[in-house]
Amino acid sequence: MSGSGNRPLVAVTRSSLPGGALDRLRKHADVVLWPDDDDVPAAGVALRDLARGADAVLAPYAKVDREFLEAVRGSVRIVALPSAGYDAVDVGAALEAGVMITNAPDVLHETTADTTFALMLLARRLLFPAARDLHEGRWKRARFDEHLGLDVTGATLGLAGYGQIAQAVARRAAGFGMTVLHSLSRTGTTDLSTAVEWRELLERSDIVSLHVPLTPETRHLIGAAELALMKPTATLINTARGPVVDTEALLRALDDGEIHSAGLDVFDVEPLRDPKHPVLTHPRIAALPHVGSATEATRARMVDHAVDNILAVLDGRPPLTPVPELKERG
Ligand SMILES: O=CC(=O)O
Repeated sequence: MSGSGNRPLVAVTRSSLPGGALDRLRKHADVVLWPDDDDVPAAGVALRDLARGADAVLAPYAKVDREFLEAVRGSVRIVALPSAGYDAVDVGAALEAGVMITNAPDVLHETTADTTFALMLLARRLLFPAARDLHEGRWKRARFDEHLGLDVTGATLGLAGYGQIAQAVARRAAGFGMTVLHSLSRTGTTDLSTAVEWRELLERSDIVSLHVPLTPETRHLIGAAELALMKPTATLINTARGPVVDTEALLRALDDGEIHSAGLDVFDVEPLRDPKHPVLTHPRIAALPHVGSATEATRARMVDHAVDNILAVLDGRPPLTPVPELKERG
């Protein structure tokens, strides 16, 4: 134990966290936060230094690679992610280094489904460029054909993946009178959604919404070939992970009229800081800064989840939600 006295030490790779979980953690452990309010490096020496000597790390969206895990080997027993996705973690290296990895399933799907719908409306109805015109003094009254988007109500929605988030999206789609298809899932047809082949989903959907984890198999799941299969009136929504879409191919497809619009909450590199980046200036892309789960209650629940996992492991109990690959060890 490397905190003061006999107290364990927990490193947090952010300068602040929502909710009361930090206070709860401080009752049991010394806590060191990332000291800089401006930015956290994606990975590297600074993060390794922060975590060195710690017993546990609470790591929202931090890159937990082999180098990091080797550097903290022997001291850190658990890296707890407050997110559902754990694509930023080298799980194989964690297994070798004897470091438990936990994520936070079950707490953010409803909020992320809300964000998915927000993006559908912002992108397909062209509400995002309309708001941009308003804020930048370009609202005109002369034209009656300005800011005309496509309807979301009554559209055919194709869900790639059919986990908790996609199912929460399907529940909302019923209220919008949508026909819902899904693919790339072992789940068969349900009351809310019909299972179809991937190609059929791409060809039939007015809106394609991505709800798959980022894995080697899903990297660039949407590339030039898939975009070419989609309708020229289709909207692509990505609240999953940036690299699931080939961004260059998406930009080309939008410019060539192969699809209508796109709504993106996630990007190849985050944070995306260049306001001139084509995905931020494109008139048919609605973009948000990875806020899928960003409500006060949901983010607090996510952190609570991570703290519960840390306290369990520090207490010698099994973690509540080890990532599936480490369930045996948990
Ligand atoms: O991006 C959100 C998550 O993985 O929880």
